[in-house]
Amino acid sequence: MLNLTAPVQAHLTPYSWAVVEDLITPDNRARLRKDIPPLEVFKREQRLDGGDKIYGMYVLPLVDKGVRLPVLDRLGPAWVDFVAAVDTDDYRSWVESTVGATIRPEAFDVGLFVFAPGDWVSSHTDKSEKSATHVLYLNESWAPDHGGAFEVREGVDLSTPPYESILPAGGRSVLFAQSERSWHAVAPVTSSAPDPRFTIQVEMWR
Ligand SMILES: O=C(O)CCC(=O)C(=O)O
Ligand SMILES: [Fe+2]
Repeated sequence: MLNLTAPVQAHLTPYSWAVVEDLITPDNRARLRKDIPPLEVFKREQRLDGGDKIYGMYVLPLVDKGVRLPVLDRLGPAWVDFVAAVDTDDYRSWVESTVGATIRPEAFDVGLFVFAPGDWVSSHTDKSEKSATHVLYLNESWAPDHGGAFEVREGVDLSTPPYESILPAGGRSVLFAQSERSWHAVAPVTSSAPDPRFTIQVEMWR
C-alpha cells in the first residue's frame, strides 16, 4: 500500500515539514477512492469562532488511539490495508527519519476527511499533544483555483501570503512534526472544484 522509498522533499523552515509524492501508488489511490462512503456516513465538524482553529469539514474516524473502529471493515479491504500499512514499525521509522519526530506505536488516529465548497481550516499549529501529522490527498486532479491548498504558514495571520502552498492532489502527501511553530492552514475550497477535497489524516500522539 505504501512505497516508503517514494521521493521526499524535506524542509526545516519555518518548521520541520515534508512533501512526499506517490507514497500511495495510483492503483491503490483508486481502490481507496472507490470505497469512500457517501457523505451521510460522515460527521459534520464545524467551528465558526474561538478555540485554536476555525474549520468546517466532514470527518469519518477510522482509528482512535490505535483502536480500529467498526466502520473500517465496512469500508472494505483497501482501507483495512491502508490502516495496516501505517500501523507498522517501518512506517513509524519513516516518519521519525523524515521529520525528526518521536512516534509511539498505538498512539495514532486515522480519519477520512471531506472538504466541500467553502470548507477550510484557519492557521493553527495542531495540539501540543500531537507529535506528527500526515495528510494524504486522494484527488487525482486539482487546479489552484479550486482552493483547498495546504498552506505552510509562519503565524496565525491569514492576511499574509503563505510560506508555501501545496496542491492537495496527485498522490501528494504532507507530513510535519508538531511544534509551537508548525503553523498551517487549508484554503477554502471554491465552488469551481469539480469534486470535494478528499484526505486521509494520520495523527500521531506523543
Ligand atoms: O487537510 C489538510 O491539508 C490539513 C488539515 C488540518 O490541518 C487539520 O485538520 O488540522
Ligand atoms: Fe492541522
